[in-house]
Amino acid sequence: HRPLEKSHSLSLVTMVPLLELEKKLIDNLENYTNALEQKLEIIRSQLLVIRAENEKGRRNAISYLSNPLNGFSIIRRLHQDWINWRKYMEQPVGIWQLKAFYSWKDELPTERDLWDACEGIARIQSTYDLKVGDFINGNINGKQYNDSMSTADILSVGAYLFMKNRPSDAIQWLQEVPQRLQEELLIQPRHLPIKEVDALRLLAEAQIKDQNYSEALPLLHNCLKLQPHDARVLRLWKKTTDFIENQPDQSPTENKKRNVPIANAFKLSCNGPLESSTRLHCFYNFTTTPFLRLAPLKTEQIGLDPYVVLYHEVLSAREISMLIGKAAQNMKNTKIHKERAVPKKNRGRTAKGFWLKKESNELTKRITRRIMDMTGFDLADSEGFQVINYGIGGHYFLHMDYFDFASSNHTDTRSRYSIDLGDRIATVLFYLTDVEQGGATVFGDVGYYVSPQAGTAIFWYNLDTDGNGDPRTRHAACPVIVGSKWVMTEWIREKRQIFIRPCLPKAKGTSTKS
Ligand SMILES: O=C(O)CCC(=O)C(=O)O
Ligand SMILES: [Fe+2]
Repeated sequence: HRPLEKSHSLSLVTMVPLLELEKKLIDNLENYTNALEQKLEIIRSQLLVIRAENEKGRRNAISYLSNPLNGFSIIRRLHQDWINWRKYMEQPVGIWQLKAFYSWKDELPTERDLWDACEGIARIQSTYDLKVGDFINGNINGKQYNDSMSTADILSVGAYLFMKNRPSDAIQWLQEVPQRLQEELLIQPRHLPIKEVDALRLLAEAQIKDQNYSEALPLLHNCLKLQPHDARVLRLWKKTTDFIENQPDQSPTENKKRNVPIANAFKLSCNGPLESSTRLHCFYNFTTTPFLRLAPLKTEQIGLDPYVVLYHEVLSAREISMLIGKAAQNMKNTKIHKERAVPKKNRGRTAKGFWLKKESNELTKRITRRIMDMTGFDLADSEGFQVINYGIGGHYFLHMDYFDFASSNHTDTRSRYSIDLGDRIATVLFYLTDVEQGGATVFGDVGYYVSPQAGTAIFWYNLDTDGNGDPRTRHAACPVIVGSKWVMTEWIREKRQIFIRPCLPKAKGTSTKS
């Protein structure tokens, strides 16, 4: 049911040091320019002197050389000085800066980190149906930001999608590139050139892969204008014209999109709440525990069946900043590049988690008591808190929180101990931050949609009253668009609740559990 807990994309908080690293690199590059400048300065000033002497000699060579001071000097100059000049020219510039650069290379994000980020960007764009043209110009979901993507950024996302065999997605990004390259070239020369011909060819290849042969042709034509004898382009040209000749009436409107139902469900539910029932209301909960008579909980019903409620203002700003502070500290310490032995699958969650023991300190103990007030459950055997910070486009795909010990014959790797504690009867999910855009928790099958709001907590039962997993609790964390989403989960185990929430056969049910 559940993707691995650990995913390896970078959470926003682990990305903070990248900005510091970048500053070091920029300073280093600046030092490099200083070293270059110093060398230039030395050469330029010397040039004046040696050229003056040479010109003096060439004005009247014989007269110049007839003076032994000069005749001797030119022999010495060409024997000694010029060898020294050659040596000086050979001396590399910025050796120190180069060494420094190497020393930092392990701190740089890896290819894998970049791919995860590409995937995150692509996920935001596709989940929320954003126009690539708007998105790259900082117009995100109708809001204009003062930031944009560079041509290299855009190309990188396009190239990634192409590599992942998603040509029609790739095209949306890649087709932004050629025009921009031309415009940029007019403004300033590039240090790390993206070759226009490469961008055009990649776009053409994506069009071919997507079977838009007639779109590919003019692109290849332009490639050949830039690089007439490029063998790869010529091959693509041949392939494309062959296809067009053999299938003259290929219709461009032909539906090539594969339908991925579950992905569509995810997309649909992330795009805003459905009409919700008017029977839902807000109230003060005075009753779950005696303590609530003194401090009732502000409760908002999200849905009755399955039962999901939101408790407002259950964490203070101070508590939140302590939780985030503690988790952030620990997440930053987990070096980005360690833990690289990642299974290929399980990209279902793109966030970093940090486990906090319930007994860690006064704060966690207090929160534990509060959860008991919120749920009425005994938390003694329940799991620790997991504090999660989502990364770029961070999400958690549709899943159930329960393991389904009751109805499935579990043969996976879960420990005996975990099974003894019982399944995850309920989930409490605290929102530690607001999220500017995206990041909702959605129950796709029943249309519940909850936007994160710092200090609130959502609570639901994963198991129905006969102890079986309730598949309607299938939920997801929608991709974060803008913002740093922090949440903290508490999964409550079933065994201890035996007298608190005894198993009841369903009303008309066919429960087999006694
Ligand atoms: O972050 C969210 O909104 C949901 C997280 C979740 O479903 C989980 O951690 O199991
Ligand atoms: Fe979940």
